[in-house]
Amino acid sequence: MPRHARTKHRPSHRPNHAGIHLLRDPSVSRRMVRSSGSGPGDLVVELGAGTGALTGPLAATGARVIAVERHPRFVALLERRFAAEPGVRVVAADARTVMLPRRSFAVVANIPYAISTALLRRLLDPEETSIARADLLVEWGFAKRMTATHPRDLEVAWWQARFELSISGRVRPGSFDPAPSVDSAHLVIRRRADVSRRTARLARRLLQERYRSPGRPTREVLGAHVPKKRAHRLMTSTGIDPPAPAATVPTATWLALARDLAADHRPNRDRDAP
Ligand SMILES: C[S@@+](CC[C@H](N)C(=O)[O-])C[C@H]1O[C@@H](n2cnc3c(N)ncnc32)[C@H](O)[C@@H]1O
Repeated sequence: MPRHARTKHRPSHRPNHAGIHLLRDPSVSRRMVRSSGSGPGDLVVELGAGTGALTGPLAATGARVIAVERHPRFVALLERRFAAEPGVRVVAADARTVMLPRRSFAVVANIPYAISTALLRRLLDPEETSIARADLLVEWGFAKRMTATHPRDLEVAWWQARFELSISGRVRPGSFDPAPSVDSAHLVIRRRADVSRRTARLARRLLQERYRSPGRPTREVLGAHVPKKRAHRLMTSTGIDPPAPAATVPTATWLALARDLAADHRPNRDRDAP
């Protein structure tokens, strides 16, 4: 049984479904919504809306809210609760496959922990994703993995290259009903406005190489992309020891290198605007 499914108790009026931990502490909802900066004119997608603990405060900001929920009983409840709210649209769908907006949008959600990776992959992986920011409640351990200086996987490093991921606070099990067996985290995700498409592509190439050959000296990884002298200057300016294995260089430094390289190849600054 996955850890998130081990609950201390499961009230009988809730659907008997693992991963349902309804937010019962309004101060956590308020903090999430405030942090998201949502307001009139914004579009917010909530993934796994449950009974509307976040949907209500989100709608109160004047933002348009798309509340996605898979469980039919919760869908019916949400439709009743927000029938008189023109800014709320309840969508009965699986969060992993629901169509996402093309225009810029935010996500604010207490997501089902079992599908955290699938949802982040969906939101952050595509180069063309329109997501601008997200405020998510996730398992504490998951948040630590997402914000690690040296992520275990290439895909997390790729997300970090284009988005800032940080933990805004720890949320205790008692804030949920039923209480999960582990602490949760408020994970804050913000798109890096200063990472152009070219920089992102260069960062991906460097990161791919770093994860393919973690023990390879950094000078060789960089040397595959730029002449030796230039590689040496780049390493000096970012404080990298040239023979240091690629795996010892943090994602933020690979991003700094990609930025420098992108600037190198920029005949006209406007062409590389983010
Ligand atoms: C952790 S609960 C959070 C509920 C609510 N947002 C809250 O904070 O009280 C996760 C919610 O996601 C729903 N859910 C689970 N898997 C889903 C999926 N694949 N797609 C959409 N909703 C899902 C569950 O029914 C549940 O309502």
